[in-house]
Amino acid sequence: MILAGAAINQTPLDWENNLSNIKTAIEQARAAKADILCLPEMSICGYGCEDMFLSDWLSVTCFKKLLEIKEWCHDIVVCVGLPVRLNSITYNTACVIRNGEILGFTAKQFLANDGVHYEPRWFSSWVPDTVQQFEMMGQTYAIGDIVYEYQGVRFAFEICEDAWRNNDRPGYRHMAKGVQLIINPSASHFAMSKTDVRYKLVMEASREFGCTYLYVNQLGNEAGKMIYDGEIIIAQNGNLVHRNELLSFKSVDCECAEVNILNPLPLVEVPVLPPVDENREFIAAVTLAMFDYLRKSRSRGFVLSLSGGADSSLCAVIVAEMVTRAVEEIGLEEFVRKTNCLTPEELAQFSLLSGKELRNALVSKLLITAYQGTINSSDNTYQSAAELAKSIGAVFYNWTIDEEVAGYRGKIEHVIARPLTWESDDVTLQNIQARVRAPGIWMLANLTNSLLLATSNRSEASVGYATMDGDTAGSISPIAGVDKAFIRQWLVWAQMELGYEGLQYVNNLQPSAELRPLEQTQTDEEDLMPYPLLNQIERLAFYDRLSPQQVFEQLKGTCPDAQLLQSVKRFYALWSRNQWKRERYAPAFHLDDYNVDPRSWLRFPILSGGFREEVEKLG
Ligand SMILES: Nc1ncnc2c1ncn2[C@@H]1O[C@H](COP(=O)(O)OP(=O)(O)OC[C@H]2O[C@@H]([n+]3cccc(C(=O)O)c3)[C@H](O)[C@@H]2O)[C@@H](O)[C@H]1O
Ligand SMILES: Nc1ncnc2c1ncn2[C@@H]1O[C@H](COP(=O)(O)OP(=O)(O)OP(=O)(O)O)[C@@H](O)[C@H]1O
Ligand SMILES: NC(=O)CC[C@H](N)C(=O)O
Repeated sequence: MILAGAAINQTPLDWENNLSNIKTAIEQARAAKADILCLPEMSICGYGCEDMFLSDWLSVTCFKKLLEIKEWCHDIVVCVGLPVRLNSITYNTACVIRNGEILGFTAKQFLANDGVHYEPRWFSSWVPDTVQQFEMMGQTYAIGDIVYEYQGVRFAFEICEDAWRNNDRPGYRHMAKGVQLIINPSASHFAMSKTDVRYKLVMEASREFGCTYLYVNQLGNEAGKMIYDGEIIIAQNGNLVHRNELLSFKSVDCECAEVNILNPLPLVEVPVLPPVDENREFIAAVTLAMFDYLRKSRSRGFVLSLSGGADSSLCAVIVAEMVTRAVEEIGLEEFVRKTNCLTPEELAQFSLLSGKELRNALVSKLLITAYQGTINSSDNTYQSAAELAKSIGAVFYNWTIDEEVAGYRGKIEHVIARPLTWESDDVTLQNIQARVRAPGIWMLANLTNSLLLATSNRSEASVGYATMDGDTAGSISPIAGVDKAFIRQWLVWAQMELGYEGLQYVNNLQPSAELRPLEQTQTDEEDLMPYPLLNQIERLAFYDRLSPQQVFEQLKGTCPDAQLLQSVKRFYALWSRNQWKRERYAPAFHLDDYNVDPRSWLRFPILSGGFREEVEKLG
């Protein structure tokens, strides 16, 4: 039997895109003579429809689309995901179509409710081992925990989270019912190194249940924040039969493999995968996320206030790498078709270019940068920004903002009838510089219908080390899901491994906001605490969910006690005071195993006791 999985790049409620991808996948699978094709979870409407899942019309529309899809399914079994809403209760289902006939709907039994997932808000769990009939548009269908049969093979489903529930997972009950093939349509979000966990989950299941397992994940930046890696795994009795390249720029990645289910491979220990290189994974994921965000938001390109520091330099390199990777995989013509970034005449000219020349020419169409210096800016950061922009082909503008800062300062000094000084008005004088950088760069974004990139990282977001409506201004925050220490080591790696020579300047700089007079040599780490320590406290507090006392105990001995005490106190005070800022960050991608975005991974009250009692007890 030939099994096929198609990772497809869906968009919530984009019926035209979604059905076109489904049709392409079916055509490709049929061309490869596949017997069974699995598409990802909720692939008709998209997994990220959020509260739309609670409306009656959505599931009705999906059903109508399903009836269209059914007609494309001749000589093949196709498994496609959609919501089914019965008596105001929505189920997350996989529908099985065989030769144009709907055989039934398997409903998800375990709902994802951790981290970025909020499924119980929309769906109800299906009771294991039960099947019901329901009526839709004049026909009766079966829904529930169904075992299907095709070409003498008994198959059933685990739908994404179902497989993550250890001893409760449906696979055990399927095994008892003589199921030989388990199919798993998923929408399993990307996080660095997560593929390893998923691989084990699928491979161990095929071994434990003595079955063939077909796993198919969603692909791309579906709805803005979460990225899906499009993983497809076909396994049998612990043997890896097929696994694809992850994080593809294609709209449809259809993979097939031949398996003998009735006469399977011998049971083996699951082969160990080589360790994941997170630096490579990060750039593959973030570039795909940016590419999808660009085309799905129908924007023309990106605009970036480029300081020459680590954060904005990383954002610039991400755009350059996005171009390199996408063009390499899907080709120039498809890249241009999807981004609409060139006229036909330009495309003809660009077709004559290759390598870095082509990359830089495309970046010049997609990325506008600006250095906005003040008297507090250094030559080093200017050089870093200018050289990096030149090396990747980005448009680079340079202007100063001293005049605007002086204008605001003068007006306020006039009305309060006193001069502002660094001794008494430090933060006010810092923030006005960061804020005055926002209007000009927004103008460029508006002029060119481009997305303004906000450069915040997770470490800054944790402690609110940013000026609201200043350096937080932007439409997306590509790197707010990763911490500063990761960013700094990544930039060194990218200079060496990806050949971004333009990063040599930033890799020799200490992170600095450059908002105070130069003689005061401001550095982030002096204002806050060392970034590695900040990251450790943050992770213990909000990933491991320890109390301030436990965090303090865990970190004892890693630095002098007095420094640790001061840092823990400062962290909790700044964390609590700045929840409102985290509520206002531009949409950010989920990249790591956690993030501090209140609308995805981590909810925290805006107003709180600020851990005052807990922190006071520390000494
Ligand atoms: N719970 C709450 N809900 C809503 N608003 C709340 C609030 N608590 C305070 N606020 C308000 O917050 C405002 C202060 O916030 P905001 O004006 O953003 O400024 P603020 O957080 O006071 O200061 C910005 C900090 O970020 C640093 N920074 C700025 C810019 C760039 C960089 C860099 O690394 O490049 C670093 C800067 O050195 C300073 O330490 C106040 O007006 C206050 O009323
Ligand atoms: N001189 C500048 N010109 C243009 N943009 C600036 C300038 N200074 C600051 N910015 C903007 O404000 C953002 C916040 O500054 P911040 O110092 O946190 O980041 P960075 O300069 O990129 O990195 P680092 O913190 O490592 O120096 C920058 O990323 C950039 O977008
Ligand atoms: N869609 C889902 O059920 C996803 C949940 C699953 N735990 C994952 O992260 O992959």
